[in-house]
Amino acid sequence: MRLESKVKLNVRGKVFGGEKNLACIPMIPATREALIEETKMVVELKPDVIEWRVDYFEKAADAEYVKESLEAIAPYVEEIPVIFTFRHACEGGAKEYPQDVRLATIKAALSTGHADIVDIEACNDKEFIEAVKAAVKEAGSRLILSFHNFKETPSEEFIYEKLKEERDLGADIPKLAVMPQNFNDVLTLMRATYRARTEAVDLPLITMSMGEIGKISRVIGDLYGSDMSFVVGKAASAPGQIPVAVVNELWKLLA
Ligand SMILES: O=C1C[C@@](O)(C(=O)O)C[C@@H](O)[C@@H]1O
Repeated sequence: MRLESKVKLNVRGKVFGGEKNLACIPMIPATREALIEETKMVVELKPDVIEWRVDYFEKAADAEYVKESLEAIAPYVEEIPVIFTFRHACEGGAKEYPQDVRLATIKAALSTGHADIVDIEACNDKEFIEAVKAAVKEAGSRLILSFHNFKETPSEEFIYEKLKEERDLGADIPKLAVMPQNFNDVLTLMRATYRARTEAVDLPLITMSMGEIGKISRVIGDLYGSDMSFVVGKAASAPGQIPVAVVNELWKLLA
């Protein structure tokens, strides 16, 4: 039996922190045409959630164009919740953009009503976080605050404290992705997640250990308190993601 969160979050009928682990397919298209094609393909794979990583989009800095592009895929996405992520370059984003450009694009996406969840990094300046929070609130959407380390796995204490910090900064869903150098690092991530879930953070959580070594966390992480796994539809957005069909089979085996 998986560890449910005290607070559950229902987004378009998908429950974060509930009795089922969720599968999210990220999309990293460069153009609007590719975005529409990828959306149609990904929807066929029946993910619980879709993430659009707009930092891979050639026109990510053109807020109006991004807004129209999100509107263009809405009819295909139907009721699947969309996470809108404009990842900062210092935490794995595809390209560097000024903060005011990122903010304008995020606000434009929220104004469509189709960015159900926005994911930003907890390391952003307070002003940026507050501006995104206000726009998220106004749109009736939800906020993920995230942390990434593509080099190593910090200590259990650091991970535990980071998840609490994200909650304190106002996240609806605290999130953290780190790179293991050995299998003990994967245990560290899962132990910290378990502690956060059982001792401190009542919200839905998303954590993962990346890369080849960390793959197992994307399969069994939910037993320790992570509420969603990123799985591959068309193309992986981070190392170690497993194809959606494989993960679904493994989850069936473990159920
Ligand atoms: O932050 C995350 C998690 C992730 O980096 C992963 O490791 O699956 C994939 C990203 O697309 C997403 O925004």
